[in-house]
Amino acid sequence: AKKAKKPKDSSNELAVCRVLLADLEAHQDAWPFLSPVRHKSVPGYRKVIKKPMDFSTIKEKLTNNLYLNLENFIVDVNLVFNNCQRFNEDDSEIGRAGHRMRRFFDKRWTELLHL
Ligand SMILES: Cc1ncccc1N[C@@H](C)c1ccc2c(c1)OCCO2
Repeated sequence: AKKAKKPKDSSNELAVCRVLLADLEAHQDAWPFLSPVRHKSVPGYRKVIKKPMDFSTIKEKLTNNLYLNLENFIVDVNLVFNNCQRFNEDDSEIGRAGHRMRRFFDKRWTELLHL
């Protein structure tokens, strides 16, 4: 017989976003992602990265209710990591931090969703 699907409870999705963002900001490898990349101190960044994103901007958007659901929030978090992979060598301080942060995030949100 078909397994009955659990109804989706979207009421606490924004609370989950706040927990996830706090966990990202508290991570020891978060330092390259905490504030917007200042394109004056990073030559070429503005040309290469069309949609900059960072954890403080995500926090601002969360505070201003610009995320309608968890999915929209995850899109912006992944933008942080995809920008990082595009601009930084995998074998670099920032590149490695990005990979570690993405692995942490993927594990954390799947944990929270399977509660
Ligand atoms: C995520 C990212 N990708 C590419 C470049 C930079 C950054 N992060 C900025 C904050 C950053 C991180 C480290 C820095 C720096 C700026 O400016 C020069 C000194 O070291």
